[in-house]
Amino acid sequence: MIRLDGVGQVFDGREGRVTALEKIDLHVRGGEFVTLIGRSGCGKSTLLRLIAGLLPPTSGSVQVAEEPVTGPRRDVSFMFQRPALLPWRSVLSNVMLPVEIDKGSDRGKAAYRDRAHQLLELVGLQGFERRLPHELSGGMQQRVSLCRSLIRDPQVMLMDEPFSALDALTRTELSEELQRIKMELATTIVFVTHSIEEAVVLADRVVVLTPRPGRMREVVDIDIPRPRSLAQNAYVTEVAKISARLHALLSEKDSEDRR
Ligand SMILES: Nc1ncnc2c1ncn2[C@@H]1O[C@H](COP(=O)(O)OP(=O)(O)OP(=O)(O)O)[C@@H](O)[C@H]1O
Repeated sequence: MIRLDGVGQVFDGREGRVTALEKIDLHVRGGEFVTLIGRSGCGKSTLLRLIAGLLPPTSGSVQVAEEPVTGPRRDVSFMFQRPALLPWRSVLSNVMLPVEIDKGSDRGKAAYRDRAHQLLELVGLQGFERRLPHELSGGMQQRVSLCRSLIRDPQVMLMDEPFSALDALTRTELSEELQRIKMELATTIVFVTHSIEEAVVLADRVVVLTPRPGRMREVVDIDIPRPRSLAQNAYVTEVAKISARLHALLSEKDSEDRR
């Protein structure tokens, strides 16, 4: 579904040249859930922007659904750390926003409206359709943002630390919901997080990136049965074991740097 071959990204900033990414070869299968972890500045957001078509790579090629990425695609959605809802629009019309912006949407508006209601129900927000964003908690707003990114049935969802501003309990609930949505809709997901445990619980594969320049250090398969939870669960030992390994991988680079 997603292919990055020999991808590199160099920025010419005011402080000089920054090699944000180097030699990235990553193939994500359809329906797969891949999480990206790594220290701040290792190029995680840059990688998502390249897949989203928001940035052309300096070298190498990026493909989605076997087509070169030349700009944003309507079957690829992006979800950010903050919900970024329009404050004057109701919950329902925030979810409908991508459909209204994209005049080329293939279904009628009524069908999308039904879909919006379904999605809001899926994330436990039925009855809140007419509320305004400021009347909702941060977790509820992020659920609305999740529905908005699903409204056009994207083949690919790119998620940049979407749960990091939430309290632990809401984060746990939303990560369970996201797994359910992924299993139900078979969406391909690339998810950036700073939480090693969240990366393990959500992913089919975890990609460990190291900074300066951003490179793929290792790709770790997660074979733990689903559904998994950040809360106490049957697979807590397995999650802890893999988390410890990832922690060691991320720290190893630091000790190399100090040498
Ligand atoms: N537009 C830009 N111009 C210049 N440098 C940039 C630009 N965007 C990113 N960078 C640099 O590229 C590197 C990777 O940035 P990026 O935001 O992708 O990292 P990240 O892993 O997502 O970081 P964080 O975890 O802090 O969000 C950093 O050194 C950053 O300063």
